[in-house]
Amino acid sequence: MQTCVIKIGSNVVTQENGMPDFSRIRSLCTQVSLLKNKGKKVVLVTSGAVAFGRQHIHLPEKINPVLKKQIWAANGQIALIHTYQNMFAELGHSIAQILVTKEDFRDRKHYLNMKNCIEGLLSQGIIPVINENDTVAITELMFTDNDELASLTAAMVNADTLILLTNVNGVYTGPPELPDSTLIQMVDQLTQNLSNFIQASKSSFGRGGMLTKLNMAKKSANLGIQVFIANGKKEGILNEILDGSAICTRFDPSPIKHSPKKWLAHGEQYYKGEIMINEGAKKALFSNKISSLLPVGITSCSGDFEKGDIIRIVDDSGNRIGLGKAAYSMKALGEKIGQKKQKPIIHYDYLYLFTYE
Ligand SMILES: Nc1ncnc2c1ncn2[C@@H]1O[C@H](COP(=O)(O)OP(=O)(O)O)[C@@H](O)[C@H]1O
Ligand SMILES: N[C@@H](CCC(=O)OP(=O)(O)O)C(=O)O
Repeated sequence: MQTCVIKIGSNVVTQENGMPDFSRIRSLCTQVSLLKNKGKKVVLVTSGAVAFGRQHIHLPEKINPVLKKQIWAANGQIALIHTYQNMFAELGHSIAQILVTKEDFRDRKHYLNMKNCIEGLLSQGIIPVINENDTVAITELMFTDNDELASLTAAMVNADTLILLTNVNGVYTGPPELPDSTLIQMVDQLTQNLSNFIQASKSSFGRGGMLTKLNMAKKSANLGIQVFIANGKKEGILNEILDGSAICTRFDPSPIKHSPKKWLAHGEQYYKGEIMINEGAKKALFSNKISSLLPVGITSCSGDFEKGDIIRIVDDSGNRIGLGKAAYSMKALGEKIGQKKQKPIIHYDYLYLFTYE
C-alpha cells in the first residue's frame, strides 16, 4: 500500500444513538497518523455532515426532506471538519477540506484541477478530507453516496488501495446479524455475483447501503485498485489491513488501467453524446491490437459534445460498448463520418470498453 483512499461512513463517525462518536474519530485519526508516519499517502473521504448537523439543529417536521438535509449538512460539515482538524493537529498533521459535486468529475478540466490540488496537498504532507457538497448536490446532481465519491477519488489520485470503512466486517452471505451469514473474505474476477446477498437495509444516516459499496468495490478492483470493506468501529483496523491480518472483505485487483481510462470508467452518467459504430470498427476495438476509433467506422452520432467531453459508443444494434474522450467536437465529426484518412475521434489511451467490467 502506497497511496490509500479511506472512506469513513456516517455510522462509523456516529454512535448508535446518532450522537458524534468522538472517541472513534480520534482512534481513526491516530491510525491514519500511523499510516502517514510509515510513509503512506492518505486521502480521507468522510460522511457525517448530515448526522452532525441533525444533533444541533432541530427542524420542524413539515420542512421538505431535501431542504432538511441541506440545512443539516451545511451546519454539520463545520463541526465535522473541525473535529478532524483539531484531532489531526494534536497528532501533528494538517488537513484540507475539499467539498465536491458530481459536476466536478464530469468535465476533464475540473477533474484535472481537482486532481492537481489533491496531489499538491499530498506532496506537502497535508491530508485531504473530502465530502460531497450536500448543499448544492441534490437529486440528479448527487453521488449515489460517498462510496461512489471515494471510488472516483481513488481512481483520480491513482491510489493503489481503497478502504471502505463501515459498521460491519465486510460483505456477508446474508444479514450480518444472523448466525448463518458468513463473511466473504475474498472477491476476485471468478467470484459469482454477490448482489443477491445484500439486504436493502442501511444505517439511519447512510445513503447507498452495502450494494453501492459492493458495486464500487468491484469497479475499483477492475481498475487495478485493491479494495477492502472493513469495520471502522474495530480498534486498530487500519493497521490490521496493512499487515494482512484484518477480518474483512478484500477485492483482488485486476491489472492497473492507464489513468485516463480510470476517469472514463466512471463516466457513464456524464457522457454528452453518443456515436454508433459499424461491425468492422467494433471488431477492431475488441481485437488484441491497440486501436483508436476512426470516423470511417462511425455510422451516426447524436447529442452535443465538444472536444474533451465524454462520449458513449454503441454498436449497430444499440448495445453499449464503451466510453471515450472526444478528440474533437460533434460538429467537426459530422463532416467526417464514414470517411477514410481522418484523425481518430477517440484515441486508444482515452477509450474505455465495458468488457473491462
Ligand atoms: N450482505 C450484507 N453484508 C454486509 N452488510 C449488509 C449486507 N446486507 C445489508 N447490509 C447492511 O449494510 C450496512 C452498511 O451500509 P451503510 O449503512 O450504507 O454504511 P455506511 O454508512 O458505512 O456507508 C450494514 O450496516 C448492514 O446492515
Ligand atoms: N455527504 C453526506 C454523506 C452521505 C453518505 O453517503 O453517507 P454514507 O452512506 O454513510 O457514506 C454526509 O456527510 O452526511
